[in-house]
Amino acid sequence: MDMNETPGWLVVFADRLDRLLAFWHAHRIVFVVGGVLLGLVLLWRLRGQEPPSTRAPSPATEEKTSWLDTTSAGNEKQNIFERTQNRPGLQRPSSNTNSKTKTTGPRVVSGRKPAQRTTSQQAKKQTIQPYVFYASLTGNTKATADSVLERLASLNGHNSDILKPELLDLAYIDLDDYFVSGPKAQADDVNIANFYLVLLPSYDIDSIITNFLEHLRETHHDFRIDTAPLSQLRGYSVFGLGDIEGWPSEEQGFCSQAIEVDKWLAKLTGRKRAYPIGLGDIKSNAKQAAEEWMTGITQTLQDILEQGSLGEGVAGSGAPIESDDEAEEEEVVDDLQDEFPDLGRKKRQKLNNSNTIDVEDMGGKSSRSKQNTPLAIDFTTYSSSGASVQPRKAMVPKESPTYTSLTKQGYTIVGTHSGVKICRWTKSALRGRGSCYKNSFYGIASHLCMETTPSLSCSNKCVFCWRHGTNPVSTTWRWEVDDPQLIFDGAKEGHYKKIKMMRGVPGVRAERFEEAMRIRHCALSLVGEPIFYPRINEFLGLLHGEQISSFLVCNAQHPQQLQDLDRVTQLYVSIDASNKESLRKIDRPLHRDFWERFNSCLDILREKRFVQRTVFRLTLVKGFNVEDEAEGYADLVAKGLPCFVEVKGVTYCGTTSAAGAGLTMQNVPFYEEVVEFVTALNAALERRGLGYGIAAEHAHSCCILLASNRFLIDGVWNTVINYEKFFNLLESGKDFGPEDYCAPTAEWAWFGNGGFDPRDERVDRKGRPKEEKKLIAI
Ligand SMILES: Cc1cc2nc3c(=O)[nH]c(=O)nc-3n(C[C@H](O)[C@H](O)[C@H](O)COP(=O)(O)O)c2cc1C
Ligand code: SF4
Repeated sequence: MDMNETPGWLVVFADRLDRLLAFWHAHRIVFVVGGVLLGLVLLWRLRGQEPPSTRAPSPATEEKTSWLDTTSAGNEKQNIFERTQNRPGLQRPSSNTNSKTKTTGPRVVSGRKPAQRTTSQQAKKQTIQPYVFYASLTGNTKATADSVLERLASLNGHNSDILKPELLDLAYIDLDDYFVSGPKAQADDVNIANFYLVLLPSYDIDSIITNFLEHLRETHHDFRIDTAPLSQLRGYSVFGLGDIEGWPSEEQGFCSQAIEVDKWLAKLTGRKRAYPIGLGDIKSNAKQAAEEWMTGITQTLQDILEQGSLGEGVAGSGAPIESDDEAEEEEVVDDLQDEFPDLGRKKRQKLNNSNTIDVEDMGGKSSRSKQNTPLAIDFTTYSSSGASVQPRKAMVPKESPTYTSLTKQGYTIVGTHSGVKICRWTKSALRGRGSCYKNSFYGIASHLCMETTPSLSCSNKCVFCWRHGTNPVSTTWRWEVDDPQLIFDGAKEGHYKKIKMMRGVPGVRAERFEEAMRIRHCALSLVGEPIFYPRINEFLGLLHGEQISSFLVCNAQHPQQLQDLDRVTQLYVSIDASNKESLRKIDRPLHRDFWERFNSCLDILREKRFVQRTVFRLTLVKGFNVEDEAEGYADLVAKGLPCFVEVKGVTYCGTTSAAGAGLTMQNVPFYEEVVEFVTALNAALERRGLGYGIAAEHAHSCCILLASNRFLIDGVWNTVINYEKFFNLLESGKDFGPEDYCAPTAEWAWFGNGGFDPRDERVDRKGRPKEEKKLIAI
């Protein structure tokens, strides 16, 4: 074929093909390699195995993570994981990372998220704040707690990551502040981890420790509170002191209460036992055991700081087997405890009873405890525990430190729960040196007055109380109930015995001594809470039967008992603060609903005001309940409308327990300050249109009386009581009211006249006659 005859398009096509072939030959290796790579990528895609470096987060996985966070089980697992991951160097337990758990999906994914958080948290280093809590009735545990504090303080000196330790007496703190949610002060500071050390003796009688245990138990069972509200603690440990001679084994009660506290804390902290419980026998190894325990604690604190963990294998370090076993065991005990609240004790009692030794010889065991079981009376909470059957026991057994402490202070213990004591005013009146304010306000000569209480137990722990922190405190009556006649006879006997002992004291006036041998008045206010006694009305009947007037003071915490109380000559309610927070601080009530109870009592008092004489008793404690509170008190008066308002400056008792509560002489107001307060209160009452006025004073004891205008008759205050008339009216069986048995206040007692009875002689501290003068010129 002639080339000249070839069509043009064919020539162009051949030329293009030629060039393409040349290009392929020049680049074919690149194309082959690229093709293979592309194939591989496609293959990878088809099998869903994208290379990690290029993978974007999968929405499906994200969903799984958040689902896990919102389930309760997942939450718990995640919390545990977060806690452990936050501690550098801690290995996750292999059981959580094995292939079996991986296939369940959520657990594997759950681990990633917190791990990312950990890095930022680790950047902030935590310091440890140690708290040393203790209870002590006879001082041994206090001494041990002091030495523990010393060691912790020296740790603080060497290592700034351990903060200065705090020492706290369980009898004088508000348990809610530390054992419901942890110390408030540091609640928001994530850089401070709290560490609790609790040192406790054990007592098989009621004491402050019983109350502490009850608090832990109630907190755990309170449906409003998380079951492990203290889980933010870094750790805790307990040390118990006991007496192995009297309580030879743990089953027989050796250190039983420390052991119980240890278990409750395990629950409340979510098993943060940092170091095993230490136990010491007071008669042999207490010191050495405490030192060994403290060495362990020191090591634990160092572990926490260095590794962020408690160390593997340490009891309580969270090993799942140990925790689960304990939880199960505790749940069983719990369930039984709900039915039989004192199960552990019963068990011990059985053991003791099976011994041939007389339980009384063992010390601390009352033979009365073998008696039948009465129903416990729950004055307070509405929990089932109060209504359950408990072993009958003495509130203040003869062997108890409370008994020793009270008798040392001059009380005569009557029966198992009552006390009587002659007060300093009775002695003073016998010598003609002046009576207490009740003489000036109501006509009670102190040498005719018996001060007693049928219940040494109370449901408050007031800062100014002079019971030295040893009295049983409780919200429930769980003791045997003595017969009212036994208490009445015992109280009179104790009182007369003490009066007779005054016979030889220089200056006692013969006629007053004679008069004192017939009791005319009874102040039911000594210590404790008289209406706690379940048979109080029968007791009042006995007093009135012998024409002994009754002045009853209650703490406004038992509305039902107040409601049910029969007529008394004068009914008092202690008003220790004008608002909820202040009342909580000063009275430290055991009841959680203390404010509601308090208000309810004021309502009841208002209802009773036309039947009997009602009184608000205010005890002023500077720095606690005085400053800016006059208006608040006026509101309370408007609510309760009492016949009288007694205002008294606190008396400082100078005990270590008072100091422990933060009370010093600085808290005692001067009389001028009391006058200033009363004037402000009076003005506040006037502003509210309430008819009250300042009626009388007893400057000698820093006490002033405000009275309702109901007792301002023909321009004269009638605050005194006509006792004869009172008993005549009572015996007549007719209805009568407070105005029916009142009498004029003596002029020397009017406000501005000092209130010192001219029939007495004022003396100075050394007993030398003092020149009479008006203390306050108004
Ligand atoms: C009335 C009474 C009851 C006691 N009950 C027990 C008890 O149940 N178990 C125990 O181990 N020790 C018991 N003890 C011993 C005390 O726990 C021990 O003396 C302890 O050191 C007291 O500490 P304290 O001085 O800090 O109060 C009891 C002691 C007394 C006086
Ligand atoms: S109410 Fe009375 S007895 Fe009870 S704690 Fe207060 S001051 Fe003490």
